[in-house]
Amino acid sequence: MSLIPAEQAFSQLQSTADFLALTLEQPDQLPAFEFHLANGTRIAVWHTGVLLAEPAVPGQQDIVLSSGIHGNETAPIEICNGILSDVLAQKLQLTERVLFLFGNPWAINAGVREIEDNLNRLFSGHHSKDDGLTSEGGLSKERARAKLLEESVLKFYQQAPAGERVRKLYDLHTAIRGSRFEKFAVYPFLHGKDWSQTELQFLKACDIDTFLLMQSPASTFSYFAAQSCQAHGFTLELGKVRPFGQNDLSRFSATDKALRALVSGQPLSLSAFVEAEFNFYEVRRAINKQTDAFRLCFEDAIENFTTFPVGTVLAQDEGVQYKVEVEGEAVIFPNPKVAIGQRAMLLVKPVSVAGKVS
Ligand SMILES: O=C(O)CCC(=O)N[C@@H](CCC(=O)O)C(=O)O
Ligand SMILES: [Zn+2]
Repeated sequence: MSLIPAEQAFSQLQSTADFLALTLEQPDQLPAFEFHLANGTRIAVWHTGVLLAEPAVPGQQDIVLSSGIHGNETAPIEICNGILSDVLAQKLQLTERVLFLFGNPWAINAGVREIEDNLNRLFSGHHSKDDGLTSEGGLSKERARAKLLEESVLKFYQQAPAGERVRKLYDLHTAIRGSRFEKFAVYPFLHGKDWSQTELQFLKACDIDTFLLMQSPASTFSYFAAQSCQAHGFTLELGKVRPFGQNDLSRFSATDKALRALVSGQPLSLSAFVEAEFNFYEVRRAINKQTDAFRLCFEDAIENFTTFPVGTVLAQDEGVQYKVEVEGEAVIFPNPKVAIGQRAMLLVKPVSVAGKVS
């Protein structure tokens, strides 16, 4: 696809205020360009799906809002594009610097989770590990995209004004299957540091009160943000995968409202932190698919966070059965279609965070 001139991209964005449409029309590449809105906000398009919005006098937070890392997870894409469109149309006045990312334009266009590789397994340098290079020695589409997204996020944080800053990255997803808790967040492994009370309170204002507390490093975008950028990074799971136009966005209105308040300096009514108002789960086991024989032993209708009696066979692979080991162990993200070697299911159990939140 040929590169459109910057002037054409600029005038289209100005007239439509729709960066998602521009990104999806030009999924391979967009010329970089920038301009100022009449309210002083600087808009800088860095790449297709990568746009910086910066108020004339930025507050102390640098916030990344990312969606579409998996192309068929559309509700988050609609939410983020709605926020960005209102920024571009000057209906929402930013007080904070925000980097908007539409993760995988090709997969969004195709309505699929991924094209060649799972983009959310390629961060923290995994994009450039040699086993995924093409026969010409280059990077696949998603590997190149993961590298570009990492570079963009690092540049965004590095270009922040001097002084004390708070870095955040919310990577919005939807789950493949239904969940007992419609909205939940994955809190990446913090290497023993306390979980952030302010973040838990903010996410509660987003109507998210269920957290998976990860216990080991990962190749996800949110772990990259937390570990390599010292940001408050989260994967937010908002409902179940549905095609564009079939999402009931009213179910995510609290999330939309809280994100808008965050980027525009509106007061957020954060309630006091009370552990009993949350569900915290710790990952006990990550089951990786070893062979093509990997099978789940329960139905597709089984929701995330479902528990089974101890001893129940949950999945089998060549020569191995995975059974429930302890009472209360619940399944999350079971997916037999992942590539060999990748995570096919998490087994989690409820935990208390007493003494580990500050
Ligand atoms: O429903 C599913 O099976 C997957 C939904 C999804 O894409 N989840 C993210 C979680 C990322 C994390 O662990 O932080 C993923 O699998 O990439
Ligand atoms: Zn996803």
